[in-house]
Amino acid sequence: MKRVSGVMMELLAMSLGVDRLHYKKYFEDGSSIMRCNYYPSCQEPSLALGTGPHCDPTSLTILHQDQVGGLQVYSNNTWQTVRPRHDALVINIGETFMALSNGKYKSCLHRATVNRYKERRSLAFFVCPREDKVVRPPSDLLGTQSTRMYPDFTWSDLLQFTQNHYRADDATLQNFTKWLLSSKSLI
Ligand SMILES: O=C(O)CCC(=O)C(=O)O
Ligand SMILES: [Fe+2]
Repeated sequence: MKRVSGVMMELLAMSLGVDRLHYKKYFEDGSSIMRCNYYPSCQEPSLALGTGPHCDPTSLTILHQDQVGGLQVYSNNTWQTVRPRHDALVINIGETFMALSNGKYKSCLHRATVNRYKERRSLAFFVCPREDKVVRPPSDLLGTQSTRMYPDFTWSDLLQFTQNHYRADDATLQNFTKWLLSSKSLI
């Protein structure tokens, strides 16, 4: 997983026109998280969700879902099903990478439905920086863009916000920025 995320970081850097190894090196000492999701079958799938709509606060999510299916992304004003493929991984941009790219890459709202007859499993690898690392876009990216979209923060600040105060959605970074600035002004 670490190797896959390293390759993804190189591709993302190249697509943004920054030093190819910048993000790969940034995440080298990261504290990534692996989570196994288990969704029992549900007699009334239209009345329940396995995981409600959210954006991942982490940087990248590398997800493998079994053949039951249930992952959906919100795109073009509708929930679209991500067809399971045993030979493919789903790669999702999270809030932290959105900040690291100064908003050029967007995190994506997604959810998981439940199945009437079958239980479902998915395996998610969340790529995260070291907790005390400052989340800031690379200077060669800022050189081409005049304004910073988000203030500097640490992954542990965002983790604390999304675990204790706010369920990550498509307005997380705006609300997190307000929370961060108001909590700093109290110190
Ligand atoms: O089970 C899935 O397909 C999605 C899980 C998910 O979104 C998550 O663990 O953050
Ligand atoms: Fe997620």
